[in-house]
Amino acid sequence: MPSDNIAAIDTQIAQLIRRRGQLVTGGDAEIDAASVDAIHRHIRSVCDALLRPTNVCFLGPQFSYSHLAAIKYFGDAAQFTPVASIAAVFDAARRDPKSRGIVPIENSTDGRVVDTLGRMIHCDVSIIGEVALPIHHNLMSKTPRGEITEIHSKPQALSQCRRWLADQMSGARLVETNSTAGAAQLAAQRPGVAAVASFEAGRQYDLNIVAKNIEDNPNNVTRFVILGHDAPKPTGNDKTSLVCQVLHQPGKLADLMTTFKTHELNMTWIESFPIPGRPNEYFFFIEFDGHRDDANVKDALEQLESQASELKILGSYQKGDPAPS
Ligand SMILES: O=C(O)C(=O)C[C@]1(C(=O)O)C=C[C@@H](O)C=C1
Repeated sequence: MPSDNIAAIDTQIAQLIRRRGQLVTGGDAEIDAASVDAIHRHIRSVCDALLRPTNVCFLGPQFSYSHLAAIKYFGDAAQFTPVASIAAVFDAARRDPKSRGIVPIENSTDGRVVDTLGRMIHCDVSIIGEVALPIHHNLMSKTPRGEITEIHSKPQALSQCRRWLADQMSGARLVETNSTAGAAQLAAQRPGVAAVASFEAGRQYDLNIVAKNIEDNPNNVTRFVILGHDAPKPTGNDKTSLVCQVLHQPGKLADLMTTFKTHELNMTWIESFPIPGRPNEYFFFIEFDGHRDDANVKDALEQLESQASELKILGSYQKGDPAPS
């Protein structure tokens, strides 16, 4: 079906949803935009699943933040497969060309997600999309607050609540786990243990909320990337991610930066990451606005390839909406 017909149908669906809300309330109330959007996303997800059934691997168990981000991106009609680690998400996405993976890459409080960047360098899979998710952490347990001796969560989540935990729970030992939802599962089984995790994970494992919204920064947002084997077409609102190395010589990194400047490419992220076993040498992760099929990006990439000692394009994909807090 031509895409302008789909757009027209989408507009009609949104109008019908709003109209239904007005009818049942006699015109007294309106269904809010977020709810209309959620219904729309569900319809889109059911249609997408008809066209192309998608298996999405994520760091489980269920209701980890990765799972919530996957539902936000793919809708709730996709098939979701939890795996035990971020490395396993990369493996699953790499092995099956029809599968997708979703991994956290960057957090607004805590910066890069090391487990993800480390894998990105070596893995033969592309970034095909991104989604940002507001992260609101909860301290949850079966044990009353005064009797909690251990707090379990993924290091990134503990770090995002560092100040609150130090102020409010200084007597409890912090224990690092593979995922926040895994911590919630364990807290349900072990007396004295609390977890830092999503509200949804707490509900799944029947935990009580000891304290909510304990993140130090109320605008705490994690950006996730979608892994796959496609090469998305330009949309006019795209981003390109790459990883590169430069020779350990003066001015080499500056040369790369000059290429971005002369091609008027807006860089949105740069991270250096130590190369294992090579002291003082780094990989650079770079993201910038534009698609690899755009003429100026193509030209810039050619120049960057000649300047870098190694360069791998991780993908060009549509930019995600910045998450509302
Ligand atoms: O443990 C989870 O729930 C995850 O999805 C991982 C993860 C991360 O590593 O950044 C994702 C988002 C939050 O920032 C905290 C944890």
